[in-house]
Amino acid sequence: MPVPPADAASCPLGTHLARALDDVDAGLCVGYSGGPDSTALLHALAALPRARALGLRALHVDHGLAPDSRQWAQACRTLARRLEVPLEVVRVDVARDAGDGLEAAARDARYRALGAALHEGERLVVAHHRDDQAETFLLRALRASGPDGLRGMRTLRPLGRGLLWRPLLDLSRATLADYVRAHALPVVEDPANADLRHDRSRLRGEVMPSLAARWPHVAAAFARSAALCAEAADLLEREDAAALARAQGLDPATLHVHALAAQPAPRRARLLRRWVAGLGLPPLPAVGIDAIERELLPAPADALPAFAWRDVRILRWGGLLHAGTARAPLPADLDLAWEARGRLALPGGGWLDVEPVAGATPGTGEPLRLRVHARRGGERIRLPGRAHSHALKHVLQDLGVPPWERTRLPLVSSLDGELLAAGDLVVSARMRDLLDARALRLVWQN
Ligand SMILES: Nc1ncnc2c1ncn2[C@@H]1O[C@H](COP(=O)(O)OP(=O)(O)OP(=O)(O)O)[C@@H](O)[C@H]1O
Repeated sequence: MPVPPADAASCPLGTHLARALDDVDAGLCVGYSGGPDSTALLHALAALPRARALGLRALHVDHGLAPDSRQWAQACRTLARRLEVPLEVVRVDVARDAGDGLEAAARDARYRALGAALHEGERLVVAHHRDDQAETFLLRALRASGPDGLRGMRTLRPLGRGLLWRPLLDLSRATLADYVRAHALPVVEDPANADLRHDRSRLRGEVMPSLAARWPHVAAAFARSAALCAEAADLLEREDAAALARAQGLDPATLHVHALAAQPAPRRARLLRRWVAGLGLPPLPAVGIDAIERELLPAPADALPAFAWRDVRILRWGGLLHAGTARAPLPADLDLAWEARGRLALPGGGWLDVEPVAGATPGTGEPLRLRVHARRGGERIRLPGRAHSHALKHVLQDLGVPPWERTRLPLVSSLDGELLAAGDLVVSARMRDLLDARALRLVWQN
């Protein structure tokens, strides 16, 4: 059997793939485990001239977990060579101490490796089918998922520089098994698939066959339910995105309390989770949603309630929720000498610096001799154009600087003890003159 015979293209799997390829304009890279499903997929694609024209290659990930994993990789090489499809074998390290989570650790390592190996715009084609989708649906139902989880696996999603594509979600495992038999394809079976200690194997080996004995259409029904959940989840997502855009403040890390409160509670929970995820913060736990509902939303305007998890937190301040990394205040005894030449690192991250003013003639002048310290309370500052000094506290309040930012604000003073600046938010008349003479401006990164 050199390349697949032409009749491979005219069987149910071949015609299904040929139709699916009509909308594709990208190189194809098959995730080839050596098992029956991805072997059928690879073989059927290799028989399609359109797939060859788009560019067809395969990747096999060797997890190194089974004693004979190298032989599996070798078996994959052999078939790929016969099909004249270039194959790359990628070896990954899976943390063996993952225990019960070994399956998940292997899957994470596999997708990381597959994603990293994808070319720009290329599609990683995997052989997940309708029975896999039905199992995923049931597994997620057993974990009490809502529509977002019950939607199951997506046909297409971003992966690395390309896309992960599952074109076989409408075909049954039996269709693929028929194909393997009809073409007498060599396959390797991972014994872990038969290990009933794994949830998925237990579903596949016991639960689904038992359900199918009474309801033969069980896999098709669960897969259909997953598709219906996907439709509902898509509608919800679109509405969430619109509601979130309306509720968000000018700074994406803020959310208007009144806009959030106007939504029904289940939608509020969705918006909060989406907001936090969009900021790249760790997932907001259910207790966080509860705390926001019970303590943050009803809080009086002068309170500063917060919910913290991992190293991040959400605070209510005035009419807004603020999300971000929790930062320790500057140490009360902070006192650093600074000549305003080069960046001064601040404890807990952030820095203070000076920058040349764009377009201005570079200034000269003695280095500045300054002190950088934390707020102690009671400081006053004389602002440009004002005859009298003002309490810094009032100036910061007028500027709307949030309390947690005030505790991180580095104050800059002269050696004779005059307050010259608070971060780059407030600059005194004397400091303005000193900086102007040198064509510099102050920059603070919190
Ligand atoms: N080691 C691997 N290397 C490359 N691709 C893989 C690997 N394991 C799985 N895949 C891809 O992901 C799909 C789904 O993985 P899953 O573990 O559910 O399948 P499997 O039991 O290995 O099935 P099969 O090998 O029969 O396709 C596979 O069909 C295959 O396309």
